[in-house]
Amino acid sequence: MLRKCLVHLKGWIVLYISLGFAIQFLSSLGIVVFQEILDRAVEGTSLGEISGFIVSYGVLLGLVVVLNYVDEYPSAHLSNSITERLKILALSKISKIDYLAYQEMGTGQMIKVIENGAAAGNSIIYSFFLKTLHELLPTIIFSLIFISFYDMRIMLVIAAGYVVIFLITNVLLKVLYRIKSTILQEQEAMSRYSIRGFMELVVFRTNRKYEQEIRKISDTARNIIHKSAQLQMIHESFFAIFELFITVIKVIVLIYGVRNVVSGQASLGVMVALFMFIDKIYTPIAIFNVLFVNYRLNKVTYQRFEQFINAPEDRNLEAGTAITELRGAFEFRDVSFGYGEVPVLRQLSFSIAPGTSVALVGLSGSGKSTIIKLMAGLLKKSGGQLLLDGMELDQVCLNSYYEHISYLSQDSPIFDDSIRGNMVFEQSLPDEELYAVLDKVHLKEKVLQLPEKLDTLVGEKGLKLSGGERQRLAFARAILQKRNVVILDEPVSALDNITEKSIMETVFREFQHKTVIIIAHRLNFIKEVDKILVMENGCLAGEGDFESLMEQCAPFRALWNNGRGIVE
Ligand SMILES: Nc1ncnc2c1ncn2[C@@H]1O[C@H](COP(=O)(O)OP(=O)(O)OP(=O)(O)O)[C@@H](O)[C@H]1O
Repeated sequence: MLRKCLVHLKGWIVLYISLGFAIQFLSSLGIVVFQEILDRAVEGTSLGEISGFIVSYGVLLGLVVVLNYVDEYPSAHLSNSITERLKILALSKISKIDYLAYQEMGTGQMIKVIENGAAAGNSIIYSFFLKTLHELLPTIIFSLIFISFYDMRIMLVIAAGYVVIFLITNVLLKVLYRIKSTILQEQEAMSRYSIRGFMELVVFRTNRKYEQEIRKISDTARNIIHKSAQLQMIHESFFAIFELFITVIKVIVLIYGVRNVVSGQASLGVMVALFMFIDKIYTPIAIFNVLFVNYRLNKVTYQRFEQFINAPEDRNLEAGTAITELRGAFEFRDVSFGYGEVPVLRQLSFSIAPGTSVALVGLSGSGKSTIIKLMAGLLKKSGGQLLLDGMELDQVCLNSYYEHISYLSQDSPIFDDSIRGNMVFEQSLPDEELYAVLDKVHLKEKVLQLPEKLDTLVGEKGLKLSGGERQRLAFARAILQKRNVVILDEPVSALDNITEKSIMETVFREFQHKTVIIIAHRLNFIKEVDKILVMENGCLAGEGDFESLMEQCAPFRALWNNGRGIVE
């Protein structure tokens, strides 16, 4: 995944790293020119004779400043692009993910994984790899090369210093890593509690759960603060040890340098240049150590994002036979389905003729929504045959199928957009046409009263509308879509009896000669449908019209009579 991201940004990456090398080369060259100026001045050379060096020094420093400024653009571009690119990849994954895998993850958890993962991916590529290649590596390379020109032995002492630093930091890294892992875990727990609290206002408020949740979050926050302070102290101890170490190296070089300057083996300029290079060469190591700890921790976070990105995809969303026309005939032949190991539908067989209306009834948990999700291609059967116009649904390209169906799901058919957006998505239709349909679902007056009318935003999951208004708005969309197959999962559960009657009359009128499949708990309109399928514990307990079922199907009779308050 990160590789994909890198390939996408390769031009910017090459530019960024090249600029890093150029900046470090020029700034190292600046030190050498400075050394030349100093040595010539000590030797008594006139200002006129060294003016060429002084100009070169000024130009070099100026170039470094300009390049550092230019460098900001690819730097900002890359740091922002990586996070955004990973988020786009995540959304594109959701568009194809297997529905069951999506359900198992849960939205709250998924948002956290994507947010943290995209940030971690950005840190891995930008803050670790790119920063190392752009800044740290060229600084070390050029400093070592230039030092070796002055004195090979000093370069060797510095290289030995690297080994000592590596050993010390490795010990510290282990401690840091342990503490940071616990902080990460605590942060994840805190984020889980907060998301839960943000999302479940009604449940938590009415169950008086917030007090307990806030207490739990406060305890976790206290732990995070304590551990973070500990971490900071260890970080700082690393820098203190590091500074001490550099001081020792500097003293060694000073003694060595003074001896050489006194004996005439080295110049003052060379000594100053060496000191400048020592500072330059060790700073990247200190930075690298910090970056490396973060890299290791980010890798753990990123692995979770990768698991999400590698989740199974819907196998026939894009593949399979494309449908150009849909009659709307369904046939279940011994279809079985289970969630994991738990069987839900057992060898189910029934058929739905094109252009007819069918109601799925049965007790809660009997498998009605599961059947509908199988028909919508969201779930995949584990056995038997599910035929659509005589074709196995598993072989059909679902994206082409979706162009011919309207599906109103039970959970929330309304999304965070305007009334208009919810009716037509991106399509542009005249307002009169939209109001005519809103009139059919008894929403016209309501919409006209809203401040922004059709452009009023309905909030996340349509929360600014009542449950019944949401259902009616969803109906308006289905009416406008004019599809041959209409699948409705509990479309009137939130409506009062009077509105329900009127809306169902509209449904039967608007969707006449279309295949209409409705799940219903309330059976008020049940006599209007062509066929009723009665579900009981994942099996078909009966099928037929109202009269025949009342005669022959005891479970249906029980549903009907209980609905009217009559116990059999
Ligand atoms: N994602 C899931 N994972 C595991 N089990 C599930 C899942 N979704 C549904 N089930 C189980 O499958 C069974 C059938 O559920 P389904 O939603 O199809 O019933 P239903 O008849 O539509 O119920 P209701 O009328 O209450 O909506 C139930 O026992 C339910 O607990």
